[in-house]
Amino acid sequence: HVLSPFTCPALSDISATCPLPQSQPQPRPQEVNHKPSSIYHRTPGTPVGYYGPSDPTEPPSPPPQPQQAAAPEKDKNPWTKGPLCRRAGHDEFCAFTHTTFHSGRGISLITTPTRMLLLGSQPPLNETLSPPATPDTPPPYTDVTIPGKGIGLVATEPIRAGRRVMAATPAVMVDDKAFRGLRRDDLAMLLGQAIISLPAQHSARFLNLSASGDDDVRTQFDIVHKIFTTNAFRTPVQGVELGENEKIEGWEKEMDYQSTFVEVSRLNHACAPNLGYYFDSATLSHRVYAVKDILPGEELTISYVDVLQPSTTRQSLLAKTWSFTCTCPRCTAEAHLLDESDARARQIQQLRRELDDHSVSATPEKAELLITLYELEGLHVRIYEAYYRAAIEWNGVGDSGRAMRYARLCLDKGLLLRGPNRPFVDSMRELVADPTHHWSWRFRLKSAQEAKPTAV
Ligand SMILES: C[S@@+](CC[C@H](N)C(=O)[O-])C[C@H]1O[C@@H](n2cnc3c(N)ncnc32)[C@H](O)[C@@H]1O
Repeated sequence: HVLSPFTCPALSDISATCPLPQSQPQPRPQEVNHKPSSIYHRTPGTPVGYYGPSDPTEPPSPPPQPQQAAAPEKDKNPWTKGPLCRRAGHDEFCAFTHTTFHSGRGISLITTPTRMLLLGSQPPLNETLSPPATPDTPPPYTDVTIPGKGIGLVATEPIRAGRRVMAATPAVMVDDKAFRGLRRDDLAMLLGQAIISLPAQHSARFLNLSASGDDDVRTQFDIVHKIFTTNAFRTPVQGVELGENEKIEGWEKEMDYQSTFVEVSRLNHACAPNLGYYFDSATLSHRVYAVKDILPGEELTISYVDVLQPSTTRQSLLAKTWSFTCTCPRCTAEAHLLDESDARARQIQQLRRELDDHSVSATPEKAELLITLYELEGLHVRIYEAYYRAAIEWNGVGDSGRAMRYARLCLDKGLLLRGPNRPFVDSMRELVADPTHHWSWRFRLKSAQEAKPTAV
């Protein structure tokens, strides 16, 4: 599978075709204008590499053509690569775009040519017209402007805990090595190319996302960079297994990417969210599920930070990275209630340490207490971790009935938050199948050396 040497002529020099505008005053995050701004709005039919009319006297663009997934010719490589690549140390990173991916939705990758060749040759990226993940039509939510939060998503119908709310593929995936290694300007340039090379509808939706903070924003590339960093998720990708004697420089079994998705990026933050998510490497889709029952009119939320940290730590991380002060109930309760919430979070951390250290004595009651604390904090998004420990502890004292009950609960919630390919999922399935052959069977009654734990 060889990448064609196709280059897009209009992108032969991005800085020549797209002269950088002078410093643009940027709205503060709360005031972000969610209409596509004219300098970023690329109307269909405009040559790739051109950001759209910046001169108001220019004649209007031709009317938009209906969007259609171009039928890929057999054996034609669907990937295009701009001529622009940038170095970070020994590595060279380029922007690649697959415009027909997911029936014309398109996807861009910023990575090394070697990784591109290998990733692009494995599913789902080698499937030119891969079927879209079964869409929920219409989706059970709508986007609305929420005072002080910009745009957010609100339920339009009851959503039961466990229901999948979204499954979407990224607009752009950036190799973590590029994200951390490239100079900011170089990354911004590659991002600009990655985004304008997407099908027009997808790139317009990306450019319509919010950009937090207004520091260091001078050019349109800075804005693309800011949008990307405000909305990116860590998305580990499993690479194809290489043969025993095969070695390819830069190829790892699991490779970290940072990715932005146009739908998921509209979800605002809460410290006890009603949605959980995980990234499914096999389909490259971000899967979002309800973790509690949600009523029509309720805002849909995810957590941007570790919900077990103290409220002050959560607040400072949210302010530093996303430029807002959280007003969720776990952050704005009266002082004595806030203290209680922080004390519960501290006790959760302490109990987890005790339960995971199999050299000290822990009891099923401590695991039950852990469940109660997660419930009191409304942390349904992480409660599978407590169910896991309760299953292990009850099995550890030889109570297979209770152990199986908690293993079932752990699978029910954990599959929504971590997906099926996790060691703890296998472990809980083994326990349910036969508790007496699970590593944890009566382990609390034996010596510490005999037990072989699985982490969750
Ligand atoms: C990933 S975006 C979420 C969607 C965004 N509200 C929009 O209008 O597109 C992250 C940005 O949304 C805003 N945001 C998210 N959660 C918030 C919250 N709980 N309170 C206030 N602003 C929030 C912040 O401006 C943050 O930088």
